[in-house]
Amino acid sequence: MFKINSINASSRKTQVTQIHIVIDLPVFSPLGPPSQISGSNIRQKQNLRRQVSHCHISMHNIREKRKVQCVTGSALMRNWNLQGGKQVPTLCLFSVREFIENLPQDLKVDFHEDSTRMSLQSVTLTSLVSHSHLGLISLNSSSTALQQQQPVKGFVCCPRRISFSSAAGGLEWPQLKQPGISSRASRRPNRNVAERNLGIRAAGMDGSEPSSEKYIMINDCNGRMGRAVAEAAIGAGLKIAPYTITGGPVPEEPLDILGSKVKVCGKERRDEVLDLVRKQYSGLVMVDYTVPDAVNENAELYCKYNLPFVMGTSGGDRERLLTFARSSGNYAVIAPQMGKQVVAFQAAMEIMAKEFPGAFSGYKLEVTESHQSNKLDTSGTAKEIVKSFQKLGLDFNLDQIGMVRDADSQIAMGVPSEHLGGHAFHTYRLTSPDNTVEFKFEHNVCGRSIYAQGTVDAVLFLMKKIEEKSEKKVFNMIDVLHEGAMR
Ligand SMILES: NC(=O)C1=CN([C@@H]2O[C@H](COP(=O)(O)OP(=O)(O)OC[C@H]3O[C@@H](n4cnc5c(N)ncnc54)[C@H](O)[C@@H]3O)[C@@H](O)[C@H]2O)C=CC1
Ligand SMILES: O=C(O)C1=N[C@H](C(=O)O)C[C@H](O)C1
Repeated sequence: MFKINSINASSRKTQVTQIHIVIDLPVFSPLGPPSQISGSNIRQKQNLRRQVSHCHISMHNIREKRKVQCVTGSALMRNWNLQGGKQVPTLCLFSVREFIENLPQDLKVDFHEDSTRMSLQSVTLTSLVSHSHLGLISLNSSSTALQQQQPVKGFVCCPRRISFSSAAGGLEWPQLKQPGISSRASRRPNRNVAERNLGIRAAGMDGSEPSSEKYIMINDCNGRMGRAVAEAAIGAGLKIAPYTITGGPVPEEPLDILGSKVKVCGKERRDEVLDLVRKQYSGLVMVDYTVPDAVNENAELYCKYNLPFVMGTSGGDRERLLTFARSSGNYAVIAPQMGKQVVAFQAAMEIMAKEFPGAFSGYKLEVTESHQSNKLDTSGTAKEIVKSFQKLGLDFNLDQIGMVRDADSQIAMGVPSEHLGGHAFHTYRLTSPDNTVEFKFEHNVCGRSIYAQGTVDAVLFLMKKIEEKSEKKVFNMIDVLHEGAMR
């Protein structure tokens, strides 16, 4: 059962006389639940096209009529139970427990032995709805379970929300806001864990205040970079929005990315999807790894919905991309290269060009880049770095960049065979007019993790900018490095 046993308080204390636990009930989702739906009956499926958008637990200092803490998190439907021959969604209250576990460390909430996943998981929406108006909330179909709990006092409910309060008179709550510490930081002493577990906020759906969840939506999670970023983001404690827009085939089943379900939607539904995620996930950052042809329209779409974005996709009309993004008044990181060490090299070349313009006048430049055979465009990174060489005095056009895409040549130039499907080898060779001096710069990357990690840093960078309400601007990866993201 769900009983708050004790709350340990620390030094600066505020009396809390009641604790409210608020459970938001299903919100219709036009896109259907991201979790798996079993059963072939269409009507059944329609009935299941509901999801619990989020739960949140808020603690109120009733005496002073103010909220002192609010923890929000995902309560996406994880189970579907069969009841009386009908499938009913089960509200997985385990997430509520997760939220409680992520309360500030100096606030300890103990559970009774029987307040385990088992009993919490079996609170069904139907039982909540059917009993709530009678003044009962049933746990485990044992009807009055909560009523029997002390110190539950009573609750109010409305169709989308049930809240019940616990008479926790005499309990103490630490004053969270301390001078010099931001309220968010002080609420979350274990930042990584908190960031990992803070969940969905259906801002605007229930009229409650926006919260600080850290969600990203990745297009296309079914692409190679998209998936790599999703995995790196989950590893870094971010949450993945349960939708992705694709330009490719749309599988019926959602993707499973390290346990996170992501529903794949065709690009013809992108307005519908973005409008939904914009409303559901405040503070969400978009990540784009698609194709050069989609770069401009995607960026313009993110701006239309006022969604901050990281554009990792190379190609497209870069001039139009930057101009549009800058004029849109949106936050963005746009960079054809997210690998931070490569970006540091790129930055060094920019500094050299700025400090010593024309230093290589008369020299000859050869640029060769090798990528997996299905890369659609010339290396965006090479194009970016060539700009610095041009400033250093080298006479070179972008169409002179040599592209290597065939396996034999790649093996010959040293690409390991296991990385033919995912590598980025770049060589810049500068030779003096009389061939007596040679400079050679190389950056050879196998796999995609360096970009995925850098993308996560770019996302965290944007989230910080948003949190600080700093000027809405378009940044690049060098800005991200300057901010100290070289971890
Ligand atoms: N900035 C960086 O550090 C890096 C950039 N890239 C760039 O990222 C892009 C993607 O690379 P990969 O993941 O290897 O390619 P990929 O081919 O594996 O994935 C591209 C995905 O985009 C989807 N797509 C196509 N049109 C779309 C649209 N209009 N909306 C949504 N999705 C759409 C495709 O269906 C596909 O699943 C390329 O431009 C590549 O050069 C790749 C690695 C690092
Ligand atoms: O497509 C790739 O793989 C890569 N694309 C980016 C680019 O075009 O510069 C970055 C890196 O080269 C990998």
